[in-house]
Amino acid sequence: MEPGEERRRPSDSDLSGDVKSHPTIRFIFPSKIPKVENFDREIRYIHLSQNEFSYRKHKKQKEEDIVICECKYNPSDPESACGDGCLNVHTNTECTPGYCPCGEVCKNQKFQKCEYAKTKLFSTNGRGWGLLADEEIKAGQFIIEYCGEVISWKEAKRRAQAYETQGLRDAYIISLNASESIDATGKGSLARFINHSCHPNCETRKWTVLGEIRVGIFAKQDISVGTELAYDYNFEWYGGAKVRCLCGAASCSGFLGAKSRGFQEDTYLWEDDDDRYSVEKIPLYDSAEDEIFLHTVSSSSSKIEIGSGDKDMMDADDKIDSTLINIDPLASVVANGLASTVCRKYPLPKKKLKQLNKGKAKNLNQREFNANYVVSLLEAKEAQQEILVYEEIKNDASSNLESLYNEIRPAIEEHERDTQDNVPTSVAEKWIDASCLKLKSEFDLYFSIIKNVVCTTKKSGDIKQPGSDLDNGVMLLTNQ
Ligand SMILES: C[S@@+](CC[C@H](N)C(=O)[O-])C[C@H]1O[C@@H](n2cnc3c(N)ncnc32)[C@H](O)[C@@H]1O
Repeated sequence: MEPGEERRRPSDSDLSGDVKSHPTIRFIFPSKIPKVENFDREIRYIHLSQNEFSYRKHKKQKEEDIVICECKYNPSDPESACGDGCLNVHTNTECTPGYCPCGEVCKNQKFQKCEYAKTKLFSTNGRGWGLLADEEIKAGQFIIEYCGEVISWKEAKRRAQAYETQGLRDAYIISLNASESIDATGKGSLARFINHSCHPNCETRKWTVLGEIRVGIFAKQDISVGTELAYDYNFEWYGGAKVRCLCGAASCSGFLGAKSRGFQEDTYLWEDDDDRYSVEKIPLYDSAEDEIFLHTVSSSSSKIEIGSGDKDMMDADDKIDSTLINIDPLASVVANGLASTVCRKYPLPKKKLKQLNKGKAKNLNQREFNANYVVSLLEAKEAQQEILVYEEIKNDASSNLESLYNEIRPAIEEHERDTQDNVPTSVAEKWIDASCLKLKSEFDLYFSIIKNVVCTTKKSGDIKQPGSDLDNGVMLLTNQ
């Protein structure tokens, strides 16, 4: 939405499926959606029933790569065709039409045939739109595919930046693998409306379908009609505002991305009484506000209690019923997808940032001391040199870890957001080594400073004997 432009309700032509030009993105409503009244937020996206490839072609599955199962089915019980015992099901691979011995009745082509559970959109309190079960869903059941545009990792970063600039609130980019992402911001399936929970009833799973990876949302447990669907985004937080998680779970981590490396590194110095820990201090985001930041979401899972109190159900006539959306069966789709990393920007109004930074909210850098400053206060040359050497070692270790992180970030993030994939052992070992070296170098530096502050004289006129003013030494480290 352009600055100053008012949000508008969908017009009749929007709802009839006409492609509309928009100043920023072209959106289209799926055909056969009934006229919807009382929308408090406009929904604008192009409905996809399979992934769209923007920068490369669909892979072509080679015949030698097709795995053919050995299933036999009982003609009087076609439901038994390619069930739990199917070799392909065991490896999260769909059977290839024309090759499966069960032929047309094969039950292992759910992505290809869009065999989705019935779901319904509803409006939540504070979390935008959400998706709920519109039928009883069994544990393990495939619910819906997370479809969108398959784009490169670089393009995902570029788009995330652009969305931030445009002031888009919600994050819909998820990572597909180490080098690709799925962006459901402008184009996607109803899965784009599924919210995050720290105690989810769903999870994402990757399946190989005709040679491409695709991402599905699966039930972790039995889900009854009317229950909100949610999975753990595994948001990757890279910086900026901390965004409150409103999932309502007892085990809620408080913020989107609170478990991610970036978030933890940024907050590890917070003390128990630091009021930044208080989620109440973090502003809520409503759809009318602009916000900052880049986060990423992943596919993962834990359990959930979904708060039912915050559901703002639309009247029956006003709901968008996913079953009314015209979903074409993917008879011979060669598409792919996968969702794991959502890049999100929360542009926080400057006013709010100021409020947030007032009072006790401190910049972490304020807690870091400057080794040069410590050195300038010390008399002994040896002490000065020792500290500077340790500082250099620490800086080297930090930048080494940083560049290693950039190098292997795709693999690490892939691992963090999808437990089905493993970071190669060699990469993990490199990472652990570099992390240990960094910790050791920090310890050595701090130890050296404390030792030299306590055991050597200071430059000031009022030189005290080593150890004679320990309090002053401690002040030196903290009060600059
Ligand atoms: C993939 S979209 C989910 C659909 C979104 N609610 C909508 O209206 O389109 C992800 C965005 O929904 C919001 N969201 C999802 N789960 C949330 C939660 N537990 N707490 C707060 N906001 C949440 C965040 O703005 C997030 O970036």
